[in-house]
Amino acid sequence: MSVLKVGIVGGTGYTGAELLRLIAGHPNAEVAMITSRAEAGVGVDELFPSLRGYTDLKFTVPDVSELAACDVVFFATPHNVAMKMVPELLAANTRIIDLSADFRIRDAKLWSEWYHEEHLCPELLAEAVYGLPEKKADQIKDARLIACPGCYPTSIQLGFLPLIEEKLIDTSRLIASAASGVSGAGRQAKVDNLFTEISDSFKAYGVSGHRHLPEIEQELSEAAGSDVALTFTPHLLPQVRGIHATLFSEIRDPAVGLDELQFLFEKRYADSPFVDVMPLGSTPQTRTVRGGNMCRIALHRPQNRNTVVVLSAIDNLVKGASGQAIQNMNLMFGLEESAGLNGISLLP
Ligand SMILES: NC(=O)C1=CN([C@@H]2O[C@H](COP(=O)(O)OP(=O)(O)OC[C@H]3O[C@@H](n4cnc5c(N)ncnc54)[C@H](OP(=O)(O)O)[C@@H]3O)[C@@H](O)[C@H]2O)C=CC1
Ligand SMILES: CC(=O)N[C@@H](CCC(=O)OP(=O)(O)O)C(=O)O
Repeated sequence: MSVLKVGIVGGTGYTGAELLRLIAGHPNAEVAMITSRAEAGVGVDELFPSLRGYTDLKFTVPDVSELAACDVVFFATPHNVAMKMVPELLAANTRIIDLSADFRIRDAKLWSEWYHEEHLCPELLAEAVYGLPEKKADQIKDARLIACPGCYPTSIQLGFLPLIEEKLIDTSRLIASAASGVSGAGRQAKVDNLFTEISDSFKAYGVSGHRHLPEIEQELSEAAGSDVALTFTPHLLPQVRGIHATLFSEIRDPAVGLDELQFLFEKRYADSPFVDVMPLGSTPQTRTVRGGNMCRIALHRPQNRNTVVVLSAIDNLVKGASGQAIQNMNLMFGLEESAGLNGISLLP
């Protein structure tokens, strides 16, 4: 098989850099073009010395006609960027994997409510496939345009999906309390993300409404076949990488035991290379997924009462962003789903 030519728009951010790191070890893909307006002309390995010896590319200013020569273009840009270039790239038969939120919400009005702009190509929202491979592998294979799920949404959906699909829980009162490392906020300078502001501290944010809520509810409602209601509270962890989600739901039939739930999760994810259902009693840690594409999940039912607690941990930059984007690329181009993604998470 020939090697896929990959373009990356937004190559100097954390997810763009993570795409570079992962594609450098991919057997069937190479980065042919990488953009940055601020660093145009600078060598990639000058900005990221970790990549010395792996690339001789220089950053360029994004140019749609040049990007169209690629087999696939990843957008690792803030929202409202991809939608300006995607229609022209699709017209040139280039496939798109967008890591931003531009195509994740199928309702253009709802998208505008949360992202505070008019959508520029609402006609593509129905075509875009929400790229959670554990839910939509078949659609991903045929997709031209992938909306890669956000980092919180990935950890939360993978934890709730088996319970919802089997209609085992009350979906009118789901609760997700989740925490993210600071790289989730991107690489641009913000006072709130200074070392002195975030270290040795822990706080909630976006409590009254976070923009990830609508995509999570959209996808879980689709799985349930009816509207689900989620209370989602994100927190900021004083570390670089990692998302830890604690998910609460009420079981409909108290006679369904924890062993049965464990069996259900193991069966549901038996063919998913990047979901690890840990043994009962486990507590996944963000450090055990750091740098890898794995989502580790563990089930609990405290005091054997009716609340099921699911713990879910991912690396926000890998399974929560760039690793998941590559998993999508693999499926779209008929490659091994795990190609380039078999690296073990860092120890410790
Ligand atoms: N960080 C994370 O954990 C996750 C992030 N995401 C999403 O992925 C996307 C990228 O995130 P992240 O890597 O953190 O972002 P960063 O802020 O770290 O990087 C953004 C990149 O986009 C480029 N860029 C910014 N504005 C434009 C523009 N108008 N046109 C072209 N390029 C532009 C920047 O380069 P330059 O300005 O030089 O062109 C930079 O390379 C975002 O949509 C984010 O929400 C999704 C999941 C997890
Ligand atoms: C810690 C932090 O600030 N995280 C970001 C979410 C991460 C992200 O990039 O959002 P997408 O997945 O939608 O792209 C936030 O809460 O807005």
